[in-house]
Amino acid sequence: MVTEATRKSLLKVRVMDFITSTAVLPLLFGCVGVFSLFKLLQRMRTSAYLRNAVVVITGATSGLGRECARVFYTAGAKLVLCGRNREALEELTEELTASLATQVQTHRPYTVTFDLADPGAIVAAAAEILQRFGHVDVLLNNAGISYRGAIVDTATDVDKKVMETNYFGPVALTKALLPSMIKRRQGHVVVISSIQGKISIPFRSAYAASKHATQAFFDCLRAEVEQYEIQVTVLSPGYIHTNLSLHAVTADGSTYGVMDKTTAQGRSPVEVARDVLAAVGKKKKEVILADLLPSLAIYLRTLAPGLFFSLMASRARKERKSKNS
Ligand SMILES: NC(=O)C1=CN([C@@H]2O[C@H](COP(=O)(O)OP(=O)(O)OC[C@H]3O[C@@H](n4cnc5c(N)ncnc54)[C@H](OP(=O)(O)O)[C@@H]3O)[C@@H](O)[C@H]2O)C=CC1
Ligand SMILES: CCCCCCCCCCCCCCCC(=O)OCC(=O)COP(=O)(O)O
Repeated sequence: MVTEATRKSLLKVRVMDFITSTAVLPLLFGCVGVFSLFKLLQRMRTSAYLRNAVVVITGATSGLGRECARVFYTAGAKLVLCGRNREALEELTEELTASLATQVQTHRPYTVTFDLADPGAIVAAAAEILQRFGHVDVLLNNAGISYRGAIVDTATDVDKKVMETNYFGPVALTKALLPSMIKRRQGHVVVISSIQGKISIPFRSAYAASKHATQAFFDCLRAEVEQYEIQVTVLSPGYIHTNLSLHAVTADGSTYGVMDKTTAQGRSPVEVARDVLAAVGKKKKEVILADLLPSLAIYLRTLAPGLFFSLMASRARKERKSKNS
């Protein structure tokens, strides 16, 4: 009598026989080889693209911007670190230059301090960068603030503040650097949007609106500058473990100051920064950096909007109830 165990081991032997006696094994090795070679070539292309490239990063003092500074620095880019806090930028510069064991030649970052809500300061910062480096290869619009509040309670000045930082600021900085990119017929504009640039969730109106506007603007830009060989990459991450919720603004303009559970449980900014680097190196047009559920939610919003709106209304009810209890 043939037992279950014997049947299983017979099957294993037959499978192994098939693999070794046919072309399956060479084919398998071939595929692995081609895939590894492809990955290696991709890494080499990214590395060549970013080595000695002038890369401007906004919001470099914290969270994702800080980690992007690290990975682009290690890739050999000439960094321009931007933020409002001069000390934090200088501290990061010292930290980066003190780090050892890089495979490529690195460059001491240059720092520029300005507020993205100040249009005059943006123009001056762009002029300073161009005077110093002559050109910009990659502009990484990363800086941003979030918001928590009900629309009915929110001062319009708060909506404006979020739009100025997340939308008008990056737009103004991009416009200030664009003519020089067009003249060179070279450049890459990258923007960190959000899943909330694709779907709107309750109590995030100003933030989601600013990210939807960002998505729309940079999609238009991509089409308009293709003729000059300028690249545009829009990245839409899900939750990342940064200080975003701590720094968020509330309905009355005060700082929220809470590390939300969703933020704390978000992806590591180190990993997300690596994904940003890879997307830039591959000159991707758009990347969603999120788990399955938020990614599915984007499809649901398009394919079954009625269902999506019901889910969001129920989410609003639940959130209001938990706040009131
Ligand atoms: N964390 C998350 O869950 C997600 C974040 N994102 C996006 O990632 C980007 C980075 O945010 P994250 O790292 O998470 O958050 P952080 O709060 O940690 O960092 C935000 C950065 O933006 C800068 N910034 C804020 N306001 C201004 C301003 N008015 N002028 C200049 N710089 C400013 C801050 O610099 P300063 O020192 O001047 O305050 C800081 O460096 C944002 O665009 C955010 O929307 C997208 C999806 C998810
Ligand atoms: C076919 C089945 C589809 C099921 C879909 C169910 C709908 C689930 C809703 C999921 C909502 C996800 C929201 C994700 C929000 C997000 O990732 O935001 C990133 C941020 O920018 C975070 O900023 P915040 O200030 O809000 O912390």
